[in-house]
Amino acid sequence: MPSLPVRPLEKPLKLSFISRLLALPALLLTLTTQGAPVYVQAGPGSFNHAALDLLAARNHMDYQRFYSGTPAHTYTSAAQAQTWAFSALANSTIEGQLVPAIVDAMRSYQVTELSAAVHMPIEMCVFGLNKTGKITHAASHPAALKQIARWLSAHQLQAKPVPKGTNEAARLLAADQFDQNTVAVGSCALKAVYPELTLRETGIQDNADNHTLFGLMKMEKRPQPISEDEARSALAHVVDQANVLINTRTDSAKALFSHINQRLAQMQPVALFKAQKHRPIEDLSREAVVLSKALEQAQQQCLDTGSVKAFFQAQMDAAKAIQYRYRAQWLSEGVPNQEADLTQLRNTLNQLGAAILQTLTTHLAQHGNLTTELKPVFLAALNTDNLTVQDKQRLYQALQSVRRVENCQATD
Ligand SMILES: O=C(O)C(=O)C[C@]1(C(=O)O)C=C[C@@H](O)C=C1
Repeated sequence: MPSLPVRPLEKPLKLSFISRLLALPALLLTLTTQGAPVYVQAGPGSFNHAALDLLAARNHMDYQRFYSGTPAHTYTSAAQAQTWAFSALANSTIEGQLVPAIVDAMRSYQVTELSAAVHMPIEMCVFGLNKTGKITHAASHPAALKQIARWLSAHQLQAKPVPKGTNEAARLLAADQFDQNTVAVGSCALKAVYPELTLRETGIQDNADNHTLFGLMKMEKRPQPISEDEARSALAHVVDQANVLINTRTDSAKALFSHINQRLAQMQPVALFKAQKHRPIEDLSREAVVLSKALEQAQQQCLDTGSVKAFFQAQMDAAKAIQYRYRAQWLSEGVPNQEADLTQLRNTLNQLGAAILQTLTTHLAQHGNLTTELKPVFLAALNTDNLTVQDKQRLYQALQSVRRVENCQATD
């Protein structure tokens, strides 16, 4: 993001407070917002809705949501009720990234606390009244229509701007206010709001790198509105703070993913040892040892043992899949003539298993559950040979299901 001049704020955004918040474990932050009322920009089925779903999934709870339309209305309501506001802050496809309507709202409102941030890919979905009928018109918010210009022209479609929002476009379609040949385009979250509509296409946005940054914030009315330039600086500063939150969370997840990858990287020499000794790949008695070590540690660290067991089994299944692929490869290429020592390798696997659970425990305590937000990071971090995308998907599914046990005292 181009660096915007960040001027000192007239009331310095209680930034010392924000910095203190950033230093605290995120769980503490989320505990303060548990089940809390949140004024949410836009409406049900919007990108804000989908982004707040991600935040709720991190904390395994939901907020009391009040969808509030425009940013100005959202901030006014949240400031009056002295509770949380959730809105977009920046979008990667906008020049300068700052969302204009937010800049405008920040002229009259300032952020006094930033509790959490979500960085979400903007995926546009197409909804119709039927599955295969001819499409002639696409209805959506003007800003969304701008982001699907290529798709519109490739299909020679007429745009139907609905300034009230993507949700309104879908509502009108579902209420038979458009004809059969019109589709509504918006967040894929609309699916949950209008189940009667048919999902016709996904991911039609022009720009593959279309991300929006959202923030969960406390707001205060400014004594005097500030200029647009000042509001830009104020928002840029909040965006910086939000990015710190996102990066801290991503780095914590990367440490965990790196240990998982290192464990899988041991499977080439493990397979080699077994190929040289003509031993079978699957060793169920060793698997029982791996599981019992993991479960003992999970219990000590207040992790839910059922979900840890499923994840460790998924890791061992992926481990076996990697080894079988090497064995198949070596049938034609011959078994490499390198040394491998299974006892030593298993010691390394024990250490990595413990490190995986330790970093997972820390991540869950400080940053909440893993959700689909971090899946692309996971897929990129796992680069072990002979591991397929399907293996990775299954592993992530199991990993993101691991939960902490509430009201549990760690014993290690
Ligand atoms: O220790 C081994 O023999 C391995 O192949 C590793 C591993 C594991 O992932 O821990 C994988 C498959 C076996 O069935 C047992 C354990």
